[in-house]
Amino acid sequence: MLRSLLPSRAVSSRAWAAVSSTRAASTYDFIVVGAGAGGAVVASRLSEDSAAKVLLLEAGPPAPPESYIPAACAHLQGTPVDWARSTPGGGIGQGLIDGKVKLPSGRMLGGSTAINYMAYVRGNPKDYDSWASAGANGWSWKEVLPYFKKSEGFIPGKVPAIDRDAHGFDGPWAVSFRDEQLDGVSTFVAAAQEQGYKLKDYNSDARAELDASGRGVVSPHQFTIRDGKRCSTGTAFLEPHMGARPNLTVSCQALAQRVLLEGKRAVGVEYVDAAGQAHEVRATKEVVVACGTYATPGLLLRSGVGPAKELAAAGVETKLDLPAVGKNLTDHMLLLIPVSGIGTPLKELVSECTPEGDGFKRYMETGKGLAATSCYEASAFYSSGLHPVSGTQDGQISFGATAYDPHLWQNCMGYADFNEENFRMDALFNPEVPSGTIVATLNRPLSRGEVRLAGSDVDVIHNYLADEADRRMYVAICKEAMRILDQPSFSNEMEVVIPKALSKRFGNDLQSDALWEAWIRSFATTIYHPVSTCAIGQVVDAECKVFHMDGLRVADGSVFPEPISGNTQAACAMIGEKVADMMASQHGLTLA
Ligand SMILES: Cc1cc2nc3c(=O)[nH]c(=O)nc-3n(C[C@H](O)[C@H](O)[C@H](O)COP(=O)(O)OP(=O)(O)OC[C@H]3O[C@@H](n4cnc5c(N)ncnc54)[C@H](O)[C@@H]3O)c2cc1C
Repeated sequence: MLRSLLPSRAVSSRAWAAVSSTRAASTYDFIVVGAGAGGAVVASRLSEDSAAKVLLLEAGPPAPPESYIPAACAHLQGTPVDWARSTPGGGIGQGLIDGKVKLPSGRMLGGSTAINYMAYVRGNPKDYDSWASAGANGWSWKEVLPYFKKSEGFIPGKVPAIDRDAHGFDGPWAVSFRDEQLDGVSTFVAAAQEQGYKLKDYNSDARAELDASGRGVVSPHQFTIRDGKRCSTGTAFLEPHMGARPNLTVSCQALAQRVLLEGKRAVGVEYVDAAGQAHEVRATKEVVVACGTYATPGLLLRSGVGPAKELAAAGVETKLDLPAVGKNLTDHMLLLIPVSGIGTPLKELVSECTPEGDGFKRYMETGKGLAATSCYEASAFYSSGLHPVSGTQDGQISFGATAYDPHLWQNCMGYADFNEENFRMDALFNPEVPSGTIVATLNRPLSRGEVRLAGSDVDVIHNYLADEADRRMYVAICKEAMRILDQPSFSNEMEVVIPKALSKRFGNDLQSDALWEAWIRSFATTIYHPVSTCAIGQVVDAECKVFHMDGLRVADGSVFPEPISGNTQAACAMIGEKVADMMASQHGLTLA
């Protein structure tokens, strides 16, 4: 049954055969390390020129079948296709197991785009303009928009209208709206409009608009989903070509250990295969590192590129003293605020999303229903006015169309002492009562952390809320979310479910700074958007070439000069497109 729903698996059986049967040769023109949002795009685009011999090394396997089912996204966390790192909570995480924030990221073809919540959000045009004005030449909104559009295969749907000029329709990466709105989504959008937000396409120029109170646009999410199935960058950019392009070799379960350097030139990669056997492969033209924000600095550090003192302390010979490798780490945070009386009852979630349920059978036959979404459904964009750069849209207030199930709260979010004593389990998990979540996100934090070498992987230290301004912005964003819930469209029967332990200490006033600060410090966690550990201007130049090195580039979230005001997968794929284009110009390749 699973196979009939997931034709891409059947179609791509040739591709899976190619993965397992192809042994990497010893020399390529280009070696790309990491098959996620950035790396899958780079490898796919470079191999459009049949003269370019490309090797893509990916530590994980092909994506498992569950990855194609959108609602299974949370359940992939903590499985072998998740790197499953964690970080000390810093200023947050007091209510999490061991005070630690779990940091999932995808370890498979498609990388984190095969485990993520699939919202397709590009950020604010002004984010990219400020990248460019800070020295990232060529990265202004006007200059990056063509690369967003190049990837995108927008599938026009019923809701709502989009700005057609802002979208691409011929690219391989499916972007769509849900045809069937889930309970509560249109209520959230209507309430945000009553509060002053404008229903507009958040991936267009309109995203830059703000009213005098800092309210911008609101819209149901656009998703990287096609016909009810996740479309990761692996699905979009690799599957159609694996086994079909003789010049593209994709090696799965190939864990890169270090980039091989001769003097100041990258000449290849050493990796370990699934059997633990070490191999060296050579690149005659370039090595592109695209292992994601945590692992890319890890690979550079293991290769001897990074802060000399730290490398010496870790016993790694310094090949290039580059102090900023691994620094400047930043991330968005989320706070899940459960609401009852609106959204989807747990009983429906169980019926629609578990293999025994009738609703799930319908999904398997038609690709429709609750299982065809992550339930992370709509966003409104806000400026608290407290970010030092005036007009920065530091807040994203989203609607989750269900309160999910205990698995999400306990295993994915890592809530400690998850019991009736501390939480309103009756309201959260009453199977008959509609429930949802408001997701309050701090998008433009000022706190910075770092990634350090630790054995064969890295230690991640996020320093969440280290900067006092972050706390103030975040409290203001949560209070704004409550003002949206106060609008007439939300019925009086809707109730915000405050964790019992917090309401006992801080009361139930949803405009209380003390309550929100405590809630944030206890239960805020990552929304999985780490960036900037090899930032343009600090580790790489505007062509994403590692400073003072030849033949070595980075193409993933680690090169963001600054965070953006929105989810990150679209921008990471855009970086892949732009890097591939710059490489093609340099090496005289003809891309399709
Ligand atoms: C749970 C979750 C939910 C998210 N939800 C959303 C969302 O709804 N919308 C959105 O826009 N963004 C979302 N994101 C973020 C988005 O998916 C990431 O920003 C984006 O995928 C990052 O792209 P990347 O290329 O930097 O890294 P990745 O996509 O993580 O790819 C890195 C790849 O490198 C591989 N790799 C790492 N080390 C090695 C090595 N040594 N050797 C070989 N291969 C290696 C990894 O296995 C991985 O495949 C989410 C992320 C997560 C984890």
